[in-house]
Amino acid sequence: MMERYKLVREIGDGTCGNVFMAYNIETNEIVAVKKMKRKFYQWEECINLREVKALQKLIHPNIVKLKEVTMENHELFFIFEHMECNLYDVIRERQVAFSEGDIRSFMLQILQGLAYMHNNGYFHRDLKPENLLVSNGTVKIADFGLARELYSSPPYTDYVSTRWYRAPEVLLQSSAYTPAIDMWAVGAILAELFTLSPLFPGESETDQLYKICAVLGTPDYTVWPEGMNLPRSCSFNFFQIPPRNLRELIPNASLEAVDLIQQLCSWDPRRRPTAEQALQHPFFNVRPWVPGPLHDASQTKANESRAHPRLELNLWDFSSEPDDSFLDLTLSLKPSFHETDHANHAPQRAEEEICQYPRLENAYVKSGLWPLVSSDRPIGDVPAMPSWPQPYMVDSQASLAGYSGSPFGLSLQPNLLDNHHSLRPIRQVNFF
Ligand SMILES: Nc1ncnc2c1ncn2[C@@H]1O[C@H](COP(=O)(O)OP(=O)(O)OP(=O)(O)O)[C@@H](O)[C@H]1O
Repeated sequence: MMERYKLVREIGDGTCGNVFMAYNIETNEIVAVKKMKRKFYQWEECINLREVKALQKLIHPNIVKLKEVTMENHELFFIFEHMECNLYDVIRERQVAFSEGDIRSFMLQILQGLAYMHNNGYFHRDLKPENLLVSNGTVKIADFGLARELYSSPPYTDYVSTRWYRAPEVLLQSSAYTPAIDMWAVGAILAELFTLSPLFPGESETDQLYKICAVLGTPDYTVWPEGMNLPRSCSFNFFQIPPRNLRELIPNASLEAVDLIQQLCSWDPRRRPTAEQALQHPFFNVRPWVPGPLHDASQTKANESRAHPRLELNLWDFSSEPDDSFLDLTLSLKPSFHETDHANHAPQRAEEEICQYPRLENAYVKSGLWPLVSSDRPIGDVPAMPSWPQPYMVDSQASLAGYSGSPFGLSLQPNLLDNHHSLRPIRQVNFF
């Protein structure tokens, strides 16, 4: 069976196996062959092998496909689809932070793969950036379901996951592991995607718990009642440390991202969202930021959009001199009318239009246009701004009743101007 594969070169040397890039000499297909380091002799191990073969039936776009499993001369080989690199290398080689859109895409894929496997009764136990393989922006989870069956050696001392991504219940020797240990690892990986360095880089098991306390604060009975009775909790000297503000630790993450990390990295495994629940988190509620054409005359589009309010981000050039530039961004929320049917549908007075912002119950907002002003800029320093043509007139009092912050997580200020030029944004992005 293995004579069908020609090994090209070694691409990975893990604790349990050596991984080779190889090709199938019959089909020329490039594959990854993992040869387990330990030898397999006993009958129970053959039962395990049957269970491992069952993994071949699990197929998902975000799980590295296990094509074949075979044993020859007491040596065990796994044939996987081949992937370009792993997320650890991608993070290490990265010079600048990933955009939140990139991170969202990685997370979405990881969680979809996890949800599929958890729903099929498997959990990983050793999720870490090295086990997340990447090819052309697609992320796939490697080694799913193998840890439990094969990575522990007789007398089957429990296999433990890589320290930095290890959940507190594993560190404190709980006997009942659940898929929530994978969710902890996902939280740590999500934070690392923002900062490009590990969230809990413990240097020993004790230091690992210390590093977690230093970020989340020391747990107590209110936070994690069961945890306080775990075998090692009694002997472990929980340092009394207050929690850090995750927003300060991960300054480039949105509020939604920080909230998701906080939920995933809950001390109590029962408080962590499942993979399916995490996929419903507001962090994923963003439509892709696809720049739309400025003048789309398609009637169908106009009809579709008419029923909904629109959120637009516009880049303006407010300079008065031709070879000068003075750029600013505005965000506008407004009832939707296509430019071509202003004459028929535009209301006489924009202030009469009311849009509902879906995440704020009973909160209504008038159509509005706001300059996006960075928080360090004085309020009175908003530049003179031309407003929209008449149908999109700015309501300078636009605000959300009873809501002091911005509904979009941005610093919004009412438009100060009424200097109407027939200026158009130089760039426009439609959100919905
Ligand atoms: N299908 C694959 N395609 C390309 N590269 C792979 C593939 N599978 C594994 N590798 C590479 O080999 C490395 C080691 O593989 P893997 O993590 O499966 O070994 P391991 O023995 O489980 O190691 P450890 O237990 O230390 O994680 C991976 O980090 C990855 O770089």
